Amino acid sequence: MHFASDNTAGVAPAIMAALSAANAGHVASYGADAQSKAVVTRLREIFEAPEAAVYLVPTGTAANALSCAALTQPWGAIFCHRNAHIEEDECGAPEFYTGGSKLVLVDGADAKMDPQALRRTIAHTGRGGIHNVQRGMVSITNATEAGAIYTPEEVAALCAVAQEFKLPVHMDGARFANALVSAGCTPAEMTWKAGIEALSFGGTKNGCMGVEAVILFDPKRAWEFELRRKRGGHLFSKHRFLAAQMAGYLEGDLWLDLARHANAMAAKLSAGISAVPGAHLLHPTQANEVFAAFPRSAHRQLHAAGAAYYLWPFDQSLEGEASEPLSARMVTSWATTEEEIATFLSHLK
Ligand SMILES: Cc1ncc(COP(=O)(O)O)c(C=O)c1O
Ligand SMILES: C[C@@H](O)[C@H](N)C(=O)O
Repeated sequence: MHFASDNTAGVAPAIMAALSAANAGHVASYGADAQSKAVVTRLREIFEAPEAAVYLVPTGTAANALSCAALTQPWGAIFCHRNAHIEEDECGAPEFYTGGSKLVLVDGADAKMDPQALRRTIAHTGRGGIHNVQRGMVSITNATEAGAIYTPEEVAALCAVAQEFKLPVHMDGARFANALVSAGCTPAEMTWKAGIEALSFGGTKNGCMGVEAVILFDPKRAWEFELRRKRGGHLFSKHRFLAAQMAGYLEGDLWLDLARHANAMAAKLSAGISAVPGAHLLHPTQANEVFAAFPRSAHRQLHAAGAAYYLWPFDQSLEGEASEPLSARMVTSWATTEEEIATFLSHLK
């Protein structure tokens, strides 16, 4: 019963096979090889963005932090949700790689920024002139850190607010595939057609070993991004092995199939939990993460049975009154099985 994170899943077999197939002979390094160039072409096709600049990096944190550095100045504010990964889980990487940008937090249900709250927060920022951080950029996460998604219309509404202040918008798409198949739109509709300027396109959580693509839909910042990637230590010399993963991931729309499976397993788990007396969902299950509360006694039973998942927030204790509800996050992946779901639910009573 492995629900701690999609980061704990292995590599999808077809992607491991693509890695192995790439391990032949000598090829150009640092992204100059044919497969690296082919991946750029393929991603431009998928996003209907023939002029986009595309760069592979090894982690989502690198993709996010380098994207922020490309979109804002050190004195710029990065407007994001208060539970955004760039705020809560990247150890200050965005602040570090931007040279000191300040993350300015915005509220909204289900870790989705509310457009009115965003407008108020941006308007409030920088009014003091030289004495304040300036308005820099906006970053949104899709699927969100609460397992919800933004529809293309919701993305467009936030981008329209950002555009009122002439701010670029980044999307943390560590779980982009999960959001996309849930929304049922095209990659272009979810991104540049809605106003997104830079996308962290996730592969790692959805079956790759470790690869993310930064897609700059306006290539004007391309060369600066390349310099920042190299200077940040994120330009792989044996780049073919990042490209091989991404090529295998995109081959035959495998990336969409993997996300559909993860989402379907989360929907199954979510429906099962909802049917248990004393259990309830904390956020809508719209991608591959389930947030729910249920009695401490059930958590004890699940932990005793070996279930792997996080109490959420982490610092809740299994010690205490048995009937008290504790909240938890369960994450499904391409590797989740129906048997795992059934076993988990059998212990939730
Ligand atoms: C929403 C989100 N963005 C970014 C990341 C960062 O990815 P990484 O841990 O590969 O740096 C994660 C990690 O799981 C994440 O959940
Ligand atoms: C750090 C932790 O939040 C990780 N990003 C996950 O979603 O599992």
